[in-house]
Amino acid sequence: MPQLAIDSTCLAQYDKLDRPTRERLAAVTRKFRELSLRALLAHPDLRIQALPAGQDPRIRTFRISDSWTGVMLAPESGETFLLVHLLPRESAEEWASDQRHDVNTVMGTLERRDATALEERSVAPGARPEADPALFSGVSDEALRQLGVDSEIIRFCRTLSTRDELADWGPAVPQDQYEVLIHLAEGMPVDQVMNEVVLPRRAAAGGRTVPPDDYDAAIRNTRHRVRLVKDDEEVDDVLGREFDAWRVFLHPTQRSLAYRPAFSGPAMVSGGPGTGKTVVALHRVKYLAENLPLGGKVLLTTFTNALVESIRRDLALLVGEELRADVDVITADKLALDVVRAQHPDVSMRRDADARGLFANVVGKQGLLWSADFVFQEYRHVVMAQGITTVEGYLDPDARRGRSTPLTVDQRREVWNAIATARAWLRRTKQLPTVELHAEAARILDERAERPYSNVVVDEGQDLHPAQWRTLRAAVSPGRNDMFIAGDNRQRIYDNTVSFKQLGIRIVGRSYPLRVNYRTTTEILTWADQIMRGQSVHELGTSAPEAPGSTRSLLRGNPPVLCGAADPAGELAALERQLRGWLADGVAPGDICVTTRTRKVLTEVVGFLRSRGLPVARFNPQHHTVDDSAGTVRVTTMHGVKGLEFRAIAVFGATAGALPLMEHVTGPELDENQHRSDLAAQRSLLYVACTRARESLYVSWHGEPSPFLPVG
Ligand SMILES: Nc1ncnc2c1ncn2[C@@H]1O[C@H](COP(=O)(O)OP(=O)(O)OP(=O)(O)O)[C@@H](O)[C@H]1O
Repeated sequence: MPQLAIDSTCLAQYDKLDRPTRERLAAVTRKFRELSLRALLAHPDLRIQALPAGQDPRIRTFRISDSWTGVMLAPESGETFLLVHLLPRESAEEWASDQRHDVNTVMGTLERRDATALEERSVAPGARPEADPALFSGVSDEALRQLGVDSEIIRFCRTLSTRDELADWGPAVPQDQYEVLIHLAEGMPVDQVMNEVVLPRRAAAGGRTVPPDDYDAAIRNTRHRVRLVKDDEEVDDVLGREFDAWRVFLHPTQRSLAYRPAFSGPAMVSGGPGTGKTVVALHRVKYLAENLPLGGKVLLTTFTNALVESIRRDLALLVGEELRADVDVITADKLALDVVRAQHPDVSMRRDADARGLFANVVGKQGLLWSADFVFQEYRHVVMAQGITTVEGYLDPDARRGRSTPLTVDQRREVWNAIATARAWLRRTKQLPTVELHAEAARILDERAERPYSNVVVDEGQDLHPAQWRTLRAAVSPGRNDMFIAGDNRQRIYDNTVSFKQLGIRIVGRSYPLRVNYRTTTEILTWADQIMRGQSVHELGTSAPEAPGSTRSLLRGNPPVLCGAADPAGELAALERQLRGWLADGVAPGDICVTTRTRKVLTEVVGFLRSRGLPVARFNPQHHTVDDSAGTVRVTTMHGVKGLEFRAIAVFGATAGALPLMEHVTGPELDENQHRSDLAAQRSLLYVACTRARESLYVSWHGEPSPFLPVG
């Protein structure tokens, strides 16, 4: 039976077809599924043509309409046709003639290269630069071959001297080999590239090498770029969802994690911004929901209400209504509130910061030497972080590990008394700060024989407080597939640090990095990475340094635009120019987001832009859905863009006095370690804001730029 497959390259093109052309394409693709190769080639309507002699005999072009041509790969062996590209008629044949499709025998995948461009490069005089050492001088031909790099690409590699040069050639190089090369160029050791790039692909090929003429097998193995379709509905579903490609085309590592039948305990997916951690979490939920035991339930949780909205909407694209009925998508705070309210209906939740005033009262009344801030921090970062319930627990020499201000035993008793007084008062009011609510929720859940969930999937895990983790841990029985955690400590923007080990979340041996950024262009990502340069980042939930290897994007675009103004008015005027520029370039207002460090500046920016007649809306992710201001430019705080993405991002007010914002940084006199940690969180905030951009990033300041900015 003939089989049709669609290459992901077609998605962006399909968007450009009008409805009659789409219908015509649907009729053609139907014939691909129904007719044998021989019958297809002879079909009078399709005008299937081979390329001129000497070019890839498997490639054919066919007519879709007067102005559109399809390009397909029709291997002589087997019965799988691959729809490779959709192109305007005048450019189709030339494009098709330049390309060659080959089976990567090591990885078992089908790859495409721009054979003409590569050929010209390797025969061009002076192709090998004078200025060796070449980019891959440290990697032998044999090692490259083992990683699936073929002879032609090895020759090509030997002509490269810089990473930028490699990136420029990216579109011409066979896709899987390109991923091998970018990691090698970053300095990743050969065996790590083997483990992270080659083996996941080979695993998808059933662990076998694939003969060079087995195109059928290669097409089936290349699920990260190629999708087999069986009916019109599937064709439309794949082609018509350019921006939802993540539903269909998973990176081999993403797929192997999301659809692994079993992890023997909690598993963690880490990886830089835009590497598809949320995507993996969503697919994992799909897998778990499809395999639930009778009466089972999955919890999918993330940090804020806005992110809940966003992943709920995405989950609906991936998982049908029936299955979604078994998935709760809520914040950890909502879970805790529900659990506690089931026993104490009159309890309400207040922000942790709102409890500060109460601590000030208690400290004043008890005439303590320490500031209310100090005692509040002991409460949040020691007592609640470690789940300490008795004075003995607080007096334990290990309790304050990581705090840099020493306290004698007597001093600890005094601090404990203040904390205990404040806690008793909080409990009487029934208005519990989130950490307190979680402590109660975890206690209630731990007493139950039956836990509410079969599996817990956590996104944006880096910002949860240990008390929140305790609730999540208690919501599922320890064991197979219990917890699946996605997070990135580089993006930690709140003041929480966590030890999974202490929380009974044992991920050792089950932590997996993602490396390919699908969101941001190489130019933006490379620039933004400099914000974090030299910062030691620990793996989420551990004190171990992050594993070597960095995140790379396969996308190209323009570098960020940096703008330093003399004064606030100049900065606002420059922002207006930038926004007008984007709108004039056809970027939809809803695809643009302006972020500010504080709410005050946000209000000023909204007021100014409105007064200039620009369509802007204040976007409060805590209260609004992500979609509700599609016709306006959104303006929000840097905290508000966490986990989201936009075509164009303007980071406004990256001024020395605002980043870091010292009023949100613990003074070194209170606690040196906390001071450093708070500063690191502010640096991450800038990093998070900048890495939300898909195509364009604009960063501005007035006066002195933030010391975190890589400028100058
Ligand atoms: N396999 C894929 N194919 C196509 N697009 C993908 C794929 N994986 C992720 N994406 C896209 O890349 C973007 C980033 O993905 P996602 O939000 O899951 O990354 P993340 O690692 O959770 O990001 P962050 O940590 O920065 O919030 C999204 O637009 C997503 O749709």
